[in-house]
Amino acid sequence: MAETLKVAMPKGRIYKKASALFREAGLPIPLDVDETRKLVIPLPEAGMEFILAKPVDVPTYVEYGVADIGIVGKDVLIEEDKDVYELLDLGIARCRMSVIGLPDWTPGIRQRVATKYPNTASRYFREQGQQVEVVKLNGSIELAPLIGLADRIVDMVETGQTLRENGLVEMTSMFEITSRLVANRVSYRMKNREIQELCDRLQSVIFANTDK
Ligand SMILES: Nc1ncnc2c1ncn2[C@@H]1O[C@H](COP(=O)(O)OP(=O)(O)OP(=O)(O)O)[C@@H](O)[C@H]1O
Ligand SMILES: O=P(O)(O)OC[C@H]1O[C@H](OP(=O)(O)OP(=O)(O)O)[C@H](O)[C@@H]1O
Repeated sequence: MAETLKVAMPKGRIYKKASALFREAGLPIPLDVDETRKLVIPLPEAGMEFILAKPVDVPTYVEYGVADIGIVGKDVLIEEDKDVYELLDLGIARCRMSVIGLPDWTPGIRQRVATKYPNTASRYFREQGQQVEVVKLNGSIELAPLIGLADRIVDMVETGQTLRENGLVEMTSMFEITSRLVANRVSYRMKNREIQELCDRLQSVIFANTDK
């Protein structure tokens, strides 16, 4: 008998895109979970159980094995550096991580960078040979250069609307970001048949979508 797959699903913008992909792959799962306050959702018809998590926590649940697999942005994987097995690039929730600043930015003696991704930003500037102080913020990062907390920020850019509306410019695009399917290393061995079947189904939808 097939084993139930415990899936850590990020609430928010990734969920909507991931659920559409799962449904295209023939899995009967809810398209939206914004209405529910329930955090664990049994989905016996899909052979799954969804654990609805904050996006940044998904790799933690998977690393500890309380979820067998999870869906998470590459930005979070780079930042968190958890021991999980990256199985598939789902090609959804596409955006980029960039260095952003005011149009008249020039390098000063003391440079401060605000970001939700302090590890990624510190590593990036170290590799570039730039000495910067990194300040961690948890949202509305674009505020920082506008009100003088930081000279530049490292943040996600998708449509560029947030930058335009706040008079900021994208100085460097650091990485392309998409969501990934990740697995716990033990689960990948113990539930290999179920995980592989899911990967195969998703892979065919991803291929079909790239051809379009
Ligand atoms: N425009 C975008 N801005 C930020 N993240 C994006 C964007 N487009 C796609 N993503 C992806 O979506 C993920 C963020 O999802 P979301 O915005 O729902 O959560 P969050 O803001 O990190 O969390 P929360 O709102 O629960 O604090 C990122 O990790 C990234 O991979
Ligand atoms: O290029 P755009 O399409 O404008 O998207 C980018 C914006 O979206 C994200 O913010 P989010 O909506 O997650 O809010 P937050 O600032 O609270 O994290 C990100 O941090 C940018 O601010």
